[in-house]
Formats: sequence, C-alpha cells, structure tokens
Amino acid sequence: MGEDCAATQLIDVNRAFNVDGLDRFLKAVKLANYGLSYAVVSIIGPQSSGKSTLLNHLFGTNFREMDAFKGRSQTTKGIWIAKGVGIEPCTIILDLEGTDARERGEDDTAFEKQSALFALAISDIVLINMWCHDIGREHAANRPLLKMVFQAMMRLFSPRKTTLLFVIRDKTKTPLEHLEQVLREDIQKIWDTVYRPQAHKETLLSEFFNVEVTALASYEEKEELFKEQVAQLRQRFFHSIAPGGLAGDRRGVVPASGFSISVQQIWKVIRENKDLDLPAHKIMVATVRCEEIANEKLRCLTSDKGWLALEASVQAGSVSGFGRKLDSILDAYLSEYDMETFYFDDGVRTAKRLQLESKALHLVHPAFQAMLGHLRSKALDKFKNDLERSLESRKGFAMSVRTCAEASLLEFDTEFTDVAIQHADWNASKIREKLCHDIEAHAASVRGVKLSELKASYEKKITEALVQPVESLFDSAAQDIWASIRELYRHETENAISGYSSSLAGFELDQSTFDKMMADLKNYARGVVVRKIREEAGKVLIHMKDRFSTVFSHDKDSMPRVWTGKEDVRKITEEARAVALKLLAAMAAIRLDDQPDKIENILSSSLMDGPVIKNRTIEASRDPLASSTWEGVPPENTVITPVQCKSIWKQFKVETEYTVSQAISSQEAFKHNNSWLPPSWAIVTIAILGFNEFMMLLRNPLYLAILFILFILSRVVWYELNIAGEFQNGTLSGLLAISTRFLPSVMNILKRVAGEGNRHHQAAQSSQQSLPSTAQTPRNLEPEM
Ligand SMILES: Nc1nc2c(ncn2[C@@H]2O[C@H](COP(=O)(O)OP(=O)(O)OP(=O)(O)O)[C@@H](O)[C@H]2O)c(=O)[nH]1
Repeated sequence: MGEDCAATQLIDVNRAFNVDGLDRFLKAVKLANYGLSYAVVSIIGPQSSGKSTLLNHLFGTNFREMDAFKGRSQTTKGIWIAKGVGIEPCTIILDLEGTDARERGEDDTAFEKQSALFALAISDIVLINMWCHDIGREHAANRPLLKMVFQAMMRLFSPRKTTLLFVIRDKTKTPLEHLEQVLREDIQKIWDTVYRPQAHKETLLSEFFNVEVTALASYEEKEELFKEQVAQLRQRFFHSIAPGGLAGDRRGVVPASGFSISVQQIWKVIRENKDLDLPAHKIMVATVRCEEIANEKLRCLTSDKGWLALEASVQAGSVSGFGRKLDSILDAYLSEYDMETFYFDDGVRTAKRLQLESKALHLVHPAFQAMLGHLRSKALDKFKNDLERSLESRKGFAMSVRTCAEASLLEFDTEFTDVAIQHADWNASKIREKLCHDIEAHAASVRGVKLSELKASYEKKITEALVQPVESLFDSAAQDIWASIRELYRHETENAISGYSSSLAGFELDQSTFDKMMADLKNYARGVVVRKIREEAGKVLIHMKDRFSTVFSHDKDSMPRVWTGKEDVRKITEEARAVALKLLAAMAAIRLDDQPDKIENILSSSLMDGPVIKNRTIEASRDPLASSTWEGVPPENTVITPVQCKSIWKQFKVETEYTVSQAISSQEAFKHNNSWLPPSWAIVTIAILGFNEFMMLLRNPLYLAILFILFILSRVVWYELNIAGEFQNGTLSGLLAISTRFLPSVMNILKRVAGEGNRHHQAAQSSQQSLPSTAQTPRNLEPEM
C-alpha cells in the first residue's frame, strides 16, 4: 500500500510506557494534524487467537504473528501501536497482549485487566477476538474476559460509549444469527452478574456498549474466504467516526495533539490502580496540551524576528504604527494557539489563552511603556517649543501655557491611538498625568524665570529712578530734603507698580501672590532709598563740609566770597554750620513715612548753642545726644544715632575751623594790604619832626615841582608794574617780579615819553605851517597809564 504503519511497542512487558517511541510514532504518522478526526481501534482476546493476524489483514499493519509451525505460544508482549494503512480517517491500532496466557499464570491477570481498561479508555472500537467454539460454553475463555471488560468499564468515571465488535474466529456452519443470539445472551448474563456501583445498578448494557458481532472463516483452513471476509469487515472501518459509523459516541476523544499526553496519563492512572475520571482526564489533557501550546507560542513570540526588530526600534525611538504592528504579531501567535487548541475543552483553552495573552502582554508591555515615554517626551518638547514661540510673540503667559498645554496633550492623545493595542485596554492615564505634571513643572519653572526677569527689570528701573535723584537731593541745598525724597519715592514707586502690574496681568496670578509681588516691589523701592541714604550717611562728614564750604565761601549770589574785612565771619560761620547741621539732621533718620520728629531741633539746640562748653558741668544723662536712639524714631529708621551725631559734629567743627581761621587771616591780610597811611602816631611824629622840611618845600616852588614830577613818575611805574597785583602772590614773589621788570619798564616809559615828545614837535611844526597850533595836554597820557 506504500504507507508505513510504523508499528511501535507502546508498553513493554514491565509495564513501562515508551514515551519516546510514542512520540516518534505520532510524528511519523503526523497524528497531530488530524485534530479530532482520528479513530482508535484495539483488540483483546485470548493469546494466540489470531489477533495480530487479523489486525495485519484488516489494517495492513505488520504486528508480529506467531509462526504457525512453532506451535501456540505468546507472541505479542505488552501493547503495540500502529497506524491503519489506507484507512480514512486516520485509525490508530492497538495490539494487546493476549489474555489467559499459559506462560504468565495468575499473576499476570492484573496486567490483563490493566491493558483491557487501557484499551476501553482510549479506544473507539474494541475488537473482542474469540473462538467460535467457545460461544455458549460455560467455561470458555471469553467469559472471564468479558467479565473483566465490564468490570473495567465500571471503573471509568462517566464512561464513553464504546463499540464492542465481537469477532468470532473459525466460524463453523452454525448460522451467524444463532451464534450472535447465544453470544448476546451470554453477554447479558455476564453483565447482570458483574458488580456495579449503586449509580449503575439499573444501567443497561447498551448505555455503555454498542455491541456488534461478526464472524470470520478460519485463516488456516479457508484463507481465501478469511481474506474476503476481512476485506468486507475492513470497509466498516472507513469513516468509522462519522455519524452512524462503527465508532462509539467519542465522548472521551481527545484532540490528536493531546493523544500522547492523554495515553501516558491514562496508563499512569491505571498503573496506580486509581479510578479513571475521563471527563477530568480530558480537562487534564486539555490543560497540559493547551499550556504546552501556549508556552510554545510564547517562546516563538519571544524570539520572533518581527517582535525583536520592533522592540529594538522602540528602544531607539518612537515607532510609527506601533500598536498596529504589535497587534499583528500578537494576533499571529494567538491565532496559531486558537488553531492548535481548537479541539480541546473550551473552558481550558480559553483560560490558557488568557494566560498566554497575559504573558505575551507582559512581554511586550515594556516596549509599550517605552513608546509612551517617547510620546511623553515628544509632547513635552512640543510644549516647551510652543511656549517659547508664544512668549516670543508676546502673548500672555497664562494663556500661552493653556494653549500650548492643550495642543501638547491633544497631540499625545492622538498619537496614543497609534500606540494602543487591541489586545489590552492599556491606557495612558498615568503617563498622561506625568506629562501634565511635566508641563506644569516646566510652566512653573519658566514662570519663575520670567517673573524673576520681570522683577529684576523693574527693580533695576526703580533703582535707576531713585539712586541718582536721591543722591542729588542730598547734594542740593533743598529746604526740605525729605519732602522731595518722599515725593520722588512715591512718584517712581507708583510708576513702577503700574508698569509691573500691567506686565503681571498676563500671568493671571492669584490675588494673594499678586499683592505680595506688589508689596515686594514697594519694599524694594523703599530698600533702595534706605540703602542709598545709609550709603550717603557714611559720607555725612564730607557732605557737611561741602555744604559748609559752599555757604561759607560763597555769597548770596553764589559768587566766591572775597574776604575784605567787611564780612561778619562769625555770622557766616554760624550760617554755614547751620546748613551743615540741617544736613546732618536730614541724614540722621529715614523719614519716608512722613512722621514728624525733633531731630533737627535737638541737634540745633545741643550743638549750635554750644552745649559742649555750656553743659560741661551737667550730668551726661541730661545730654539729649547721649543716646543711641532718637525719640519717636524706630530703630530701623535710625541712620545716625544721637551719639554718632555728636561725634560727627565734633569732628566737623575741628575740620572746618581751619577754613574759618583762614578767612579771618584773609580779612586781616586784606586790611593790611589796603592800608596806605602809616599809623597815626607815626603821622604825628613825622609832622612834628619834619615840620621844618615841609615848610621848606612849601617856600621853594622848585622842590614842589620836583616832588610833583617824582609823584607822577612813581604813579606810572606803580601801574606799569602792577605792583599791587604782584604782591598779592606774596611779598617775596612780588619783589622778585618787580626787580626783574623794573628797569625794562622804566626804559619803556622813557622811550614812550621821548616818542610822544617827537610827535608833538613834528605836529607843532606842521600845524604852524597849515593850521593854528593846539596845545597838547598831559591828560593824553592818562589812558596809556
Ligand atoms: N485456527 C486458526 N488459526 C489461526 C487463525 N488465524 C491465525 N491463526 C494461527 O494462530 C496462530 C497465532 O496467530 P497470532 O496472530 O500470532 O495470534 P495472536 O493472538 O496474535 O497471538 P498472541 O499475540 O501471542 O496472543 C498462528 O499460528 C496463526 O497461523 C484462524 O483464523 N484460525
């Protein structure tokens, strides 16, 4: 027939199950491909009753047959398995060791029972081989055999309905109908005498067995007829599992892929002499096989090239169509699982499918998470870029954050649909929450930076607006410095607050934060003023001296004062000191709050009225400046303490005394320089002692003329040499300058006098010729002088 039956020993004489042999057999006959479309046929019967011979002729197998010339002895040992050749559907044949074997004796009875139970448990059709002459005989070999079969059937929990095909060998001339009737009666008798559990006391034989009877001629005596009858019988095995076919109800059938585990487990249970619960067994087989198949699919998925490539791509970056690709891979393996477990128990296969799906999802979940991570990063980057652009276009911060966040989350949601898989209801809520948190954190960070920049900008503006003006106010001689400072502070602060408030509008800050920021800026502005005042207060002595110097050295028209002796130095000094004291009082405390104080009065009364000298005898405790606080001025507003004022004033006076003394000296020097007359006593002495000489000059006009000429000359020289000017630079330098210029100047005067004389002479001559002469007066010389 060209097809190999692949006969293999399934269970050896030691009752060991040949697992490897069975697997090889199943692979050889490709049983796994048949699903439920296969049948199992086994044969039991007395030893050497021609069982192997019948199977070989019936199914084209090659089970060992006893050599007819060696006599009847045991040939088949244990249980053998083969595939029926040329039979549709695939039919598995089991050849069992013969019963009632003389070689084994009574001890082997147990194996007979076990093998019979095994055959009943796994077979759709059980051939019961029996000699024709044993029918109706009280002590025939088939009686204990049948009893054993029925008892075994009782041990099958919820047994399947099995076809028992009685094959009567060496048929005699007795008609088959008669043989069958006798056989059926025998079977019924045996069934009635078999012990049955209470649940099956009333159960009919037909509920457990589908009994069929056939008879064959003797193979040894009528071989041709035997073969002809076997060929007819073979036809009954075609499509045996179809409805109405020879096979039983097939309730216990397991899918072909579970055949191996099924028969192994059944044999194990039988060997352990336990009752065989076929439904539970089916579940067990389904469980084992579905799990095996699921594990196999998971293993294949783990090493699937498509999956590995997808996983690697996801690690490197975002993958387009991730969900679709992953679904496709999972679908492929789950579909294979569904196909391979199709014939197993629905409950089991569904449960195992869920497990497979769960494990597969567990395997791919990290990749899914990685994809969500990419989406999260991408959406966050988009938010950052969008926000930056939005802020560059000067849109409101809060509005920009809202718009950009919505756009980013929308992109995340949209792209998530590309990542989501149908096999799991994985959602991105947690990652989305994290994304929202990221967005909020970034927005908060940018808001912090922007607010800091804004704050710094307004602080800078307010600093520029206050520092220089406050400094100049202290330099100026304003009447009320603090009124000016307060006005400046109020005006600039209001300006800054207004601008700051407008700039903050876009941030949509809550009221308390907004109020705090406004208050902070106000405090900053106040701090700027306070710091500047404290800085200026550090230089208060310089300022006071400058102010003193300004007032002392300039008159009311701000012209530099020339000490001519007419000025009241004392009064001017007091005025200048009063101005310096006023400045000291101004710098002594911060007066931004416009609270009145008595600092200026205290300083004025304590320092200007000379208390240092007057109160030397008064106790220190009564000195209003012997304190570190000003009355009515809080410590934080105190810049220069009373005791510091006292010390500064003392130093100020010391350092300005020189200026006053210089002024007094200048006055005296001026007076001295502008006094031409000798002292009165000298004039009286000269008048008394020089009376005679004076009278002589008056009596002689020549002397008087000479004196007059000398006086004129000395006046000319005086102005020519600018003697008064030269001596203003000092006596020594005046003498030196005059000594070097005296002779050239005198020569110059003489030359000019001579030149004038010539011109007058020439003019007189020409006028005598043309015009009446005009007298030249000496007054013409005066402008030259
Ligand atoms: N009388 C008679 N002998 C047969 C028939 N068929 C086979 N034999 C002979 O019976 C002997 C045993 O044949 P097997 O086929 O080996 O019998 P078996 O039942 O498989 O033997 P075991 O497996 O050892 O129990 C052989 O010598 C066969 O020639 C038959 O129809 N009638």
